[in-house]
Amino acid sequence: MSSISGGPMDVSSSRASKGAQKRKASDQGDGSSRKKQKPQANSPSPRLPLPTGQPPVYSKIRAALCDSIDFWKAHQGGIQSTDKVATGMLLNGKTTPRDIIGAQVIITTVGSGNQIATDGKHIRTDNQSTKSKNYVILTNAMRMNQPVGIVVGKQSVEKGRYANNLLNVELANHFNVLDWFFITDIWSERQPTQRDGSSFMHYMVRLQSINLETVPWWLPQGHQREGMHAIGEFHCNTITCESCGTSSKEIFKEGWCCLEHTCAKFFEFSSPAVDINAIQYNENFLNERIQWSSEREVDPLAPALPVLEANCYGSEKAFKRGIVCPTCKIASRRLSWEGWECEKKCGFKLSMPPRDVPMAIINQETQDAFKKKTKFFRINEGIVHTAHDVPGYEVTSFYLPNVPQNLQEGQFIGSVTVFRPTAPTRERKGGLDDLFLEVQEATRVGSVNLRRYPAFCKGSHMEELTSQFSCNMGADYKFGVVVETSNDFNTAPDPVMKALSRLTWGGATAVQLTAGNAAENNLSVDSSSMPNHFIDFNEQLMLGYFENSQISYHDDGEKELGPTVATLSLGSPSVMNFRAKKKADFGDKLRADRVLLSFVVEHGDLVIMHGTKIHKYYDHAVTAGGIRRYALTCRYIRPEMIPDPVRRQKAIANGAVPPHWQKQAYKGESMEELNG
Ligand SMILES: O=C(O)CCC(=O)C(=O)O
Repeated sequence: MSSISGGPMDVSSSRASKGAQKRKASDQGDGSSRKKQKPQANSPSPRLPLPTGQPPVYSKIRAALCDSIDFWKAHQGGIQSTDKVATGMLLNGKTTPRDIIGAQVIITTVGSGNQIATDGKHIRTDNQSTKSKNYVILTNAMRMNQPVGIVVGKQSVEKGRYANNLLNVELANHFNVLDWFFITDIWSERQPTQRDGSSFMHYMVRLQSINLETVPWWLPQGHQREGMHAIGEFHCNTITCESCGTSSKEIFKEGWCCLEHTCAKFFEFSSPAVDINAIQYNENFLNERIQWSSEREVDPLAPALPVLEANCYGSEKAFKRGIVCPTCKIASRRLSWEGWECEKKCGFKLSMPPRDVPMAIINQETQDAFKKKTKFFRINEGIVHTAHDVPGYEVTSFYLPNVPQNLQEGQFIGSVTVFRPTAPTRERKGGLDDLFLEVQEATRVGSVNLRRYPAFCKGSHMEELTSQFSCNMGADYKFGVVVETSNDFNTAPDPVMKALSRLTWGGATAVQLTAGNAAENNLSVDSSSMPNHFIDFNEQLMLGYFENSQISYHDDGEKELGPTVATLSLGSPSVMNFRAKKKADFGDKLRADRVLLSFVVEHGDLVIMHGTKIHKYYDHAVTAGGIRRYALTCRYIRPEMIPDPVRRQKAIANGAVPPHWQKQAYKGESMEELNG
């Protein structure tokens, strides 16, 4: 599926953001900057009547609708297409003077090709091209008799012509599915004169309902059959142009004109008095009904509820999508690891906790990941790397260079150390394979409450969710996404504490090894960024990834964070990338926005980032490569940086490691062997 922007009647494609946001909803992952958008009030207009029925699917939130239906998944833009054939269209925002949404017919512009004028308004500055994407995918849909699902968006703006006003009914929700339509005509028109007196050719499209029998839900109450016609009741004439020889339908009340835009007589009416700013479509064109001729059945507008077949684990990508609540028809995203819940809170629940994925599947995925990636590491020449000798692990550290303007503070500002366990380290009793099974169980039974949270614009119709599910434990960690802290370390389940213990060992070992190696090899490091002592962690964020999930580029640069951030990866392999931020200004050497360090993260790997300035000048991202992955990341939240004394005290209490866990601390594989 692909989506394109600038669709017909679509002004809602600018995306919203949180200024302070670090992590973004990464399903879309386009990296575009997003402006904060105020939630729009859904103030009901007392002038509009209620509709006869209810939409078959609706949502307050655009992303929820895109996530829950198949024919329209355009988080941005207006038209959805598959293989260059339109499958769905959003009618939203401003309309042109001849746009119509009737009981069975929609007329709108093909859209796209407008420019943004100096006053921010969308204007046309040239004739529309047949190469325009919208024209191509809509023409293909017409040729192939493709059903096109229509969604109408509600604008709360009172003035002007908006798509929802064409419906002439009160819409209770922001995004509303109308029905299946098909395209009967695409033609060129001269657009009504613009503010500067110019007028250009653009394409218009007419769609007709496939189902002509049922009363459309969007008709105003009391007008049950207005605009509903049968096949053969009306007929629109076609006339051949004497000048160019092409045939055009007689579509205007003001008489026939040639609709072939290359013709010398294009859009010339027999009477010179016709004002193209005031012309209207005629009755025959509006009321003619055509039989939809296609062999195939139309799909239901609301897809069937998912079923967890015996050969599935429940974290394949099909299980991450939204559902349509069978009771109230609201699009409901998968917010919880455990399953779905009606977003209108009608009480409908579909519980489907993912099943445990056996190690054999993870091992196969890891082998496949290496087949695809010929090189294990991709490293820019500016990065120094070194191997360390640690029993039970292969360990590599990468030193990230300082920015040119700060070199006097040290040549390197941070290190990324990867601990890769050997097979015996992973497979021994109580090793990493067992820990993976324990984490799966804890998330399956809900002792770790993984959920997806709004990544930006919470509560607005532009709200997007994080791609992954998360749960915070220990001290509160506030980043762009507000993840509720579910457990302090006293009540956190065992696998969380076991991971904390391993990450503490990994963090301390990485700091010691990188400091020692830098001293031995005379690498000059910025000690204000990467001190040579380790501070114990007091927080753990668990992320759960389904298939096709990722965390897009972000940093861990919150001011209250300590210098070390350590992640334990369990399950499917993934790829971790680092890139320099624009402000790092490395010139050509470490080109901004280009990946400069990339490596596969395998099941059981520990990745330790050490150095606060890593997050000032670099971003990192992780893309999961299989059906189930967990990333357990520990940080130190500096309580002295929390201004509110109550929150500060809570962070200290929640992040304290209970004494019985301190005793069980992991001390590396040689100690494990010693302890039996
Ligand atoms: O999934 C991962 O390994 C990355 C986690 C991460 O980048 C983070 O929590 O900041």
